[in-house]
Amino acid sequence: MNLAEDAPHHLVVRTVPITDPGNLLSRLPQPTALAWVRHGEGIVGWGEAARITIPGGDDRFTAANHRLAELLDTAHIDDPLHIPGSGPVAFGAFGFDPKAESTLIVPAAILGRRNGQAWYTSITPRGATPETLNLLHPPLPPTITGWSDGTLTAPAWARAVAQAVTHIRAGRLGKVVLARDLYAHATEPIDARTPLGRLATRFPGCYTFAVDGLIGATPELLIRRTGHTIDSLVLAGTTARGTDPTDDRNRATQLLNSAKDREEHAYAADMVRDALTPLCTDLDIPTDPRLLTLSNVMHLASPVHGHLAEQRSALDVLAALHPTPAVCGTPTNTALDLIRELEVMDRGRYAGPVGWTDARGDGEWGIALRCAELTGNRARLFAGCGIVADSDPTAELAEAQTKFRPMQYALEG
Ligand SMILES: C=C(O[C@H]1C=CC=C(C(=O)O)[C@@H]1O)C(=O)O
Repeated sequence: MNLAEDAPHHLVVRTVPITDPGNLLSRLPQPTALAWVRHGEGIVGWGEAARITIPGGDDRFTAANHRLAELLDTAHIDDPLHIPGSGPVAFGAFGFDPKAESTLIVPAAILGRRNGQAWYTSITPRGATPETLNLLHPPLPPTITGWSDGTLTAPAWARAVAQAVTHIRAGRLGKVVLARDLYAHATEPIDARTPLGRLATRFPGCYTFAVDGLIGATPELLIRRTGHTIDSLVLAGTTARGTDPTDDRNRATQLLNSAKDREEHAYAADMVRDALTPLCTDLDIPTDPRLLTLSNVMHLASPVHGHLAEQRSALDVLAALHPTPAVCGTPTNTALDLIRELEVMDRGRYAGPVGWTDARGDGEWGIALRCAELTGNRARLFAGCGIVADSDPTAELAEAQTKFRPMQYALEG
């Protein structure tokens, strides 16, 4: 990789506190957006001061960390705030498959808000003019003209689920997560900003993200690193919301007591505990999962909180975590092989880590779920389901349909 081509050395970074800018997403001046927003707080970015492409490989998170440090070590940084997300930030999205290429983007401009404090950061090669904070091109909502199957039709995908169950019952593995894709077709190139705004409004508790055409609203936090403190939210086990309050309560009780969903969840929670314990002085993860309620689904959830034993960046911690059994399976390599065999598609960045990191190594990374890859007039949506011995292909197909809905809504309104 020739870093010098895309990443000019000697960046000049200037953060200034500003008065409240209002809705962060609505301040994005260009259709190509960078975003990480939850409950109105977070960061949005635009333009590109530097782009780092990381080739596939088992060391990709360490390589990304190293490349970014190399770039930011030579930057001139004026950051009076010193809070997570102030100063220079790289947004990133890693391919799900360890062999896939990944990207970090340092925007030319960042707008942020944390605990009510807002700021604006400009990042430019030395001598260049910083980006200004103006709304240049207001967004146009996408006009979706139709939908088409992705790699597998619904019946073919249900057959793949049945095959996965056979492998699991034969004792080859404990769990595998199978996903499918779906295409939306629009009349014009899709501007990310309208779908992002809709996602943030309907799913305020999720992380609404955008990195280089990958957009979505994920409920799953892989890692938040703030100094020595780390947090994660493990999700696995799902039911659709009920049609009325009684149905909703019954579904919630059923999910919390479902042996099949608890097994699906336990694979993910155990792996996260095993991966983080050696890195931490203390790690708190409840023995029983809780309920996370979103506007379309409920999930079994385990919040994780701990403190790192040594100085490690958010990217270093990612290296220990990805891929968790929330998106891959157990054992990891057997599940990866089965995913490649049964899905017959390239997941791209779906189910990979997506988020941001700053020059101090703080950052927030989610798993790219409930998302779509925008390419010109087309959006490719993804949805996946954890499969265990007791999974029923028809029920999994319905669950995948429910998981497509947030992005379908984001595109169609
Ligand atoms: C793989 C996805 O969801 C994961 C996260 C939460 C619940 C899941 C489940 O119940 O299957 C999945 O593990 C997806 O939304 O595409």
